[in-house]
Amino acid sequence: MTRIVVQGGQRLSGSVRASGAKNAVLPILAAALLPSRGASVLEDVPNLSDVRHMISLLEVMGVEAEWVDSTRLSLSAETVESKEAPADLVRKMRASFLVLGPLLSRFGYARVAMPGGCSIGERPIDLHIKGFEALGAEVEIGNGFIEARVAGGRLRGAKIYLDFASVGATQNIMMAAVLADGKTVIENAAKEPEIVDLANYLNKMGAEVRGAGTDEIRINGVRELRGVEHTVIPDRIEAGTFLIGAAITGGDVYVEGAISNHLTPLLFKLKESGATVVDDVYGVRVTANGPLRPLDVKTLVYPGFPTDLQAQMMAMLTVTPGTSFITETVFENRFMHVAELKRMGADIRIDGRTAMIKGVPRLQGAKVTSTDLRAGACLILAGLVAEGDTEVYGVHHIDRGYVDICDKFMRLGAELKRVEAEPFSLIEKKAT
Ligand SMILES: CC(=O)N[C@H]1[C@@H](OP(=O)(O)OP(=O)(O)OC[C@H]2O[C@@H](n3ccc(=O)[nH]c3=O)[C@H](O)[C@@H]2O)O[C@H](CO)[C@@H](O)[C@@H]1O
Ligand SMILES: C=C(OP(=O)(O)O)C(=O)O
Repeated sequence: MTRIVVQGGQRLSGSVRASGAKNAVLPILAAALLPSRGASVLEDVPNLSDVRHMISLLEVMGVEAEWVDSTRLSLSAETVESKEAPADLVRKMRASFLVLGPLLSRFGYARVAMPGGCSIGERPIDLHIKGFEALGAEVEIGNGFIEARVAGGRLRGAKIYLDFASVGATQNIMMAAVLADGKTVIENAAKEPEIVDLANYLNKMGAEVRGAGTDEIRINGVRELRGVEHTVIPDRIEAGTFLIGAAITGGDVYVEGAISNHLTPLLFKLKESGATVVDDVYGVRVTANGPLRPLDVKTLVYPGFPTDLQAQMMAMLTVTPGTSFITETVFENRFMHVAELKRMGADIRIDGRTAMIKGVPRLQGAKVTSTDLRAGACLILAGLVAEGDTEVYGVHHIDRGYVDICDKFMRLGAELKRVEAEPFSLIEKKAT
């Protein structure tokens, strides 16, 4: 099986560049389904498995997608005819459900496979549906699909209140509303930087979206959109992973491209733990030496501490002297990495949504499995400070969200390598 082998006892030092953000580019790719004149060119597109899956889904639906170079992608939606997103592609990744808003806006009808839950939680879609219904769609769920149709073909602007500031629901509703008839207001909207990036992209295309980044987003429906150039924001979660890497290894890491404003809660927590944080307009640097101090961390919607950095932060706290606490409030099942960290000697006890972490002097290398993307990053970080080698399995999860993760860590002085699974034919041959 493919694995990443991490040699323990490493100190990270040097500079690494943040790639474009997975969680920003996926909704922007979905927005490429909106009808527009001319092609869009996206810059800083991370070549991740999730991005490749999303591109395949768009292509099946008729989008012409072409890599201009390793990080620039051209997309033309003039030829989109399909109103249906097939199950095999939608089930590969949660974000593919974001095609529903643009399709509904474009055709007044869409049929998209239900995305289902995943290892971090149930991940319901009721808020997306409520939003579409408020915009005038009739929604039916059956046979594993969600089918939405609009009488008269064009959505109507409406006032929508989200019971929870859901990132996905805010994005899906925004994309549905940009071509609706009249004004839409989304109250209690999500405020994540990825929402602002989507709004910026839509506005360049000719949409009128105001207030993104606040909890009230106002959208004035327009009649047409055009293809544009857009650079995706840097990945705050990838950047945060390397910065935590600096702190956990007593290292010195500069993440080029990291935007400190997007990382405020993490940077405050790193400072609170005793690390030094310096930022400039080009990036963020974290240095640490000596033992860190324990922390109390609670994941929240932006600008709270991101759930997508919870596992990585836990890796750090397993070797931080004293007792730390992490409370996960966003996803009900996002502690799957705890069992794996325990295999490495971590002392963690879970009580409901809170983990109590007693720092141990050192972890021991072990064979561990990532159960989701950020759990994988957490286990690599833990491996860096363990005694001996750590083998991290479940690498396909990590490939969803980290570009060249081994190369980037190696550039910072880590010793780790990716070992590819032997092809099945070779295993069979050896056995005979
Ligand atoms: C708030 C938050 O941190 N959201 C993260 C979440 O976005 P994602 O869009 O996947 O998740 P949401 O923000 O929608 O979900 C947040 C919470 O709302 C609930 N919910 C959501 C939709 C719905 O219709 N009904 C409902 O009850 C979810 O169960 C969850 O408890 O994962 C993305 C990928 O990791 C991250 O980029 C986002 O930052
Ligand atoms: C959970 C994540 O992504 P997704 O919503 O695509 O599962 C993540 O980015 O950490």
